[in-house]
Amino acid sequence: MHGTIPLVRTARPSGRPFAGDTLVVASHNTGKVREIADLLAPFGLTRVVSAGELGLPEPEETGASFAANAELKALAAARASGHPALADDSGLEVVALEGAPGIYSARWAGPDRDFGRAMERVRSELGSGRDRRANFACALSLAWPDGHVDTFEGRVYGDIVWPPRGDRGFGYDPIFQPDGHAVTFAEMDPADKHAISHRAEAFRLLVAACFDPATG
Ligand SMILES: O=c1nc[nH]c2c1ncn2[C@H]1C[C@H](O)[C@@H](COP(=O)(O)OP(=O)(O)OP(=O)(O)O)O1
Ligand SMILES: [Mg+2]
Repeated sequence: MHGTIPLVRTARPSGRPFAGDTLVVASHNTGKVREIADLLAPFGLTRVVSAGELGLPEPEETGASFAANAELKALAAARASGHPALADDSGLEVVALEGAPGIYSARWAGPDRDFGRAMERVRSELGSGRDRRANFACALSLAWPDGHVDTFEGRVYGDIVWPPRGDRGFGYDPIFQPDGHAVTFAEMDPADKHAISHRAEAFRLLVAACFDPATG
């Protein structure tokens, strides 16, 4: 099982699995890269390298949807590196804020990625409103150097809580309490987050479509 990456292409389900030994995780967010590495770990991939480690530039996220941004990040990394690349575009959608911050979730944290400030902005825009419903969304795109790309989406639903609780996870995790749980994502064991998260759901769809069952 070690030695090659068990990837196949959805457009050619009978095509041969990818025989290279490197998958690029096209993200510059260390929290995300850690979670994606956890999700990939059971598959025995030989080499998983992040876009940051390869010194790849961070493309401008000009897309109007999570899927469009995931695709442009994955394609940029696949073309620049010559390896298949997996990108994640994700964010927090707050119902009472008409889905904001959504695709602007990273940008709400400013250039210094201050999520204390981003979480404060969610709280202040919600004000005293009673509707605390929210979800995280994640689009995962797997792109190939020739431009082929497949995209999968996941969501997890819950409530915004205040004050923030917990110091695990990353981003908006301290203010998101998933349905059916009394703790925030930032208070959970990473394995428990992976059992229900938006990222894990998108990853399950990716595995079902793009991992060769003979080797994966
Ligand atoms: O599980 C999560 N738990 C908490 N917060 C999360 C999560 N998933 C996404 N988020 C928030 C924070 C992140 O910064 C933003 C995604 O923005 P997004 O552009 O996709 O990622 P990014 O700029 O941080 O890294 P990169 O584009 O290099 O992958 O949404
Ligand atoms: Mg980004």
